[in-house]
Amino acid sequence: MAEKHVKNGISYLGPEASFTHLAAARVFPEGALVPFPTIPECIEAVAEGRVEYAVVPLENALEGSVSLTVDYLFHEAQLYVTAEVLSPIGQHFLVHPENADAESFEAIYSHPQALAQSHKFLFYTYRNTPLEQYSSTSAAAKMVSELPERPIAAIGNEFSAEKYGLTILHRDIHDFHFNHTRFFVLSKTDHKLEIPGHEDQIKTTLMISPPKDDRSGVLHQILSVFAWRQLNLSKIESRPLKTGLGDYFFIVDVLEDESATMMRGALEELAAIGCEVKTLGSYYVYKNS
Ligand SMILES: O=C(O)C(=O)Cc1ccccc1
Repeated sequence: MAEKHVKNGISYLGPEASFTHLAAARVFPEGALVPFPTIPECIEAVAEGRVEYAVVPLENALEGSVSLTVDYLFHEAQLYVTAEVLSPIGQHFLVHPENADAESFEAIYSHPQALAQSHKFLFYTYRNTPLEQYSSTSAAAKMVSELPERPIAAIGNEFSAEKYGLTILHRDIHDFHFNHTRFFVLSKTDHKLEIPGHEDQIKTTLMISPPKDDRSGVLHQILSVFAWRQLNLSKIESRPLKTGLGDYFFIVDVLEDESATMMRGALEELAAIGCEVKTLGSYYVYKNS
C-alpha cells in the first residue's frame, strides 16, 4: 500500500469529512492524514517538507478550476502531481437535529464551490437567506453542530452529517447530476503513485507560458506541437499570468507519459518556439465511488 512509504503524513483541507478528506482516504486509506484549515496551508506543508503529500481540490465539473490551487502551483511552489483522484460530489442541506423543524434559517454556510454547485436549489428554496462562505464544507458542518441555539444550516456531504451528528433536511441539492471534482496528490518529488485500482490512462499536466513577444498565432503554434504528434489533450485552460491584462499562461493536460519520445519532442519544440514550460509530472487517475 502507498502509505507504507509515507513517512511524514498527508495534508488535506479539513476538518475531518471534507470532500478532500474523502479523496485523500481513497489513495491513503490508512495514511496519517493531517487536516489544515486552508488550501495554501496544505500546499505549504508539503513544500516545506512538514508532510510528504498534499491532497487539494483542483477542478469541479460544474464550477471549473479552483483558482487558488492552480495559481499557487504556478506562482508559489515547485511541486509535482503524483496522482489524481476523481470523486463524485453530492451536496446535502445539513442542520442541527434541534433545528430540523425550523421554519427559516438565519444563514447557510459552506465552501464557495458547494454554495455555487447548489445555486439553483438555494435560489428557489432559500432566496432570502444569507449565504456565508466558509473554509470547507466540513468546517461549516462542524460549526452548525456546535451552535444548536442558532437556526443555521451547512451544505456538505453525508459523512459530515454522520461525523457531526447533523440531520439531512434536503438531499442531493447540487444543480446538475454530473457533479465531480478532480483532486491532485502533490509531492516535492517527481514520481507516480502506483497503488492498485488506477485507471489505465496516464496523464501529464503542463503549465505553458507563451513567448513574451505576443506574436500572432502563438496558441495555434503551441497546439500544433501536440496535434501533429497525435498527443491527445484532455484539457486546456488559460489563467492570468498576473503581469498585466491580457497576459495568460495555459494549463494543458496531455494523455501521455512525459517520458514518452513524442512528449520529449513536444517539450523541446515548445522551448524552441519560446515557451516556458513548467511540468507538474505524469500520474494515474484513481476514481472514487
Ligand atoms: O469543502 C470541502 O469539503 C472541500 O474539500 C472542498 C470542496 C468543496 C466542494 C466540492 C469539492 C471540494
